[in-house]
Amino acid sequence: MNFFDKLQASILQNQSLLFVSLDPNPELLPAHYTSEDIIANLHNWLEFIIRETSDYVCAYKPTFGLYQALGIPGLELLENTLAIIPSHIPVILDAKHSDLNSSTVFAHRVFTQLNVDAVTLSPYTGQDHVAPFLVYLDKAVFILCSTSNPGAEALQKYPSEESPLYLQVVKESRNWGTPEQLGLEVGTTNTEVLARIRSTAPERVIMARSIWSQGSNIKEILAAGLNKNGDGLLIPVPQDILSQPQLAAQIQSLRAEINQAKTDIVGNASTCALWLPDVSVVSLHPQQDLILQLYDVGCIMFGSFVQASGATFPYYIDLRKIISNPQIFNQVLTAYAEILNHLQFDRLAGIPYGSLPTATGLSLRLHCPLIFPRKEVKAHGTRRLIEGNFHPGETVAVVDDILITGKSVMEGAQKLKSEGLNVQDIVVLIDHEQGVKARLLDHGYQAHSVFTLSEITETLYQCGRINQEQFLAFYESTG
Ligand SMILES: O=c1ccn([C@@H]2O[C@H](COP(=O)(O)O)[C@@H](O)[C@H]2O)c(=O)[nH]1
Repeated sequence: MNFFDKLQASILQNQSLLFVSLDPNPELLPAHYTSEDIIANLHNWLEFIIRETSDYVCAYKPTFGLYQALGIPGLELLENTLAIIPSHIPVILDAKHSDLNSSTVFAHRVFTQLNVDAVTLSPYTGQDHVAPFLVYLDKAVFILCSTSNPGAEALQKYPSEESPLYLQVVKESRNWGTPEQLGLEVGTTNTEVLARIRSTAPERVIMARSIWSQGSNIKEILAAGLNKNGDGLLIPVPQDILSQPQLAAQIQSLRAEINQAKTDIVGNASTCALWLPDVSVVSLHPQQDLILQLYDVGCIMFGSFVQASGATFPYYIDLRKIISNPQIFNQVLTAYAEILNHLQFDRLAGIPYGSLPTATGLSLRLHCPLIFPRKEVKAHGTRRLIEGNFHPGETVAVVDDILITGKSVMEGAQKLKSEGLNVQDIVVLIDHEQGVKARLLDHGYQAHSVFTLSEITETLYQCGRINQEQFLAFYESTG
């Protein structure tokens, strides 16, 4: 089970978004732990915390630095702490690891020897630092985006309030790993910061820190940090509760308060959507997140665009950009693969140039050889019409990005057929509709698409990405 599934199962089982920091800090040790052996006192206290909370929280977060500060006995204490955490509850080791040179060995140590489920990382050294951790596919990382100490503002809010570094960290780190493997650590006393991060990264798990300031309002925190499904937010148990004797009772009551506020927020949200008079009630596409991400990285644009045919459309789709966003690219490949898995073929063919990276990714993902029909046939060298090896009589599934008139994909398919290959199925990400699939069928091709343009437009409108004018312009253009 990967980290994300383990976390979801734990949230469900304990009906809780709360997590507990395990901090072996001698200064915070409650006074009744009086043995002369500090490590034994800390162990007993941590054991008490875990025993009292394990039915009411969804994760534990041991603070690595505090264990390290106790020397060798501290590292042994960490192993003993990990051993008493019930195995179904995920452990996020709070290491804030930041050294590029030791990232590979550190990932190996924490994931294969300490066997924790996730680790916190500092973002400054970028994707190179994160990649060795993501090699462990069932594990996850949390990227530190912001902290609440006033001294950090000069960096984290640089260069401006509108475009602060902490938001750049969020935007950039979304390209480093999938939502299942990369979450965000957000320390802040300001719910506006939390809300800005949530709207920038709607798909990420956020581990909130430092949110319990004087006068904290649970409803405000949840409204700022929850995702559209009413989860995706991990909430810390306040540190001062952990030294109190009635710990279980306190956590249960905090959990109940959070769950009530959550129900209020999620309930209200769905009621609103139903009552908005100008919103169509078609159900959102199951790949709604992917549509939003494609829009957010600029693959789907609304405006006035002249197409190759000379026609003007109120949108332009540029799927060539996805190769620069590995986690979106990965999701796109999965969406194509789900369709291709139901089809029979010997080889894949990409239509140059737009769909060649996608076809290459699918060839590797599905372990299926790739060919492609050349756009321009070379006047020198091999003068090949088709690149790659094949045998006449084989069946080819064609992969393309978007169908508008179907002209380019049919030209490509015709080249494949002229060399003795069979082409039956064409798989694209987006179908512009307006009869293009029927036209292809008339020519003997069965076209399959992940999305139709109307599904995309509905989703973007319902999620507030495009306005009514853009929405209506799309429908007017489709007659
Ligand atoms: O918004 C658009 C429109 C077109 N393209 C490119 O055109 C072909 C599909 O057009 P046909 O009329 O079906 O031949 C597509 O492969 C793209 O390369 C686009 O990218 N975005």
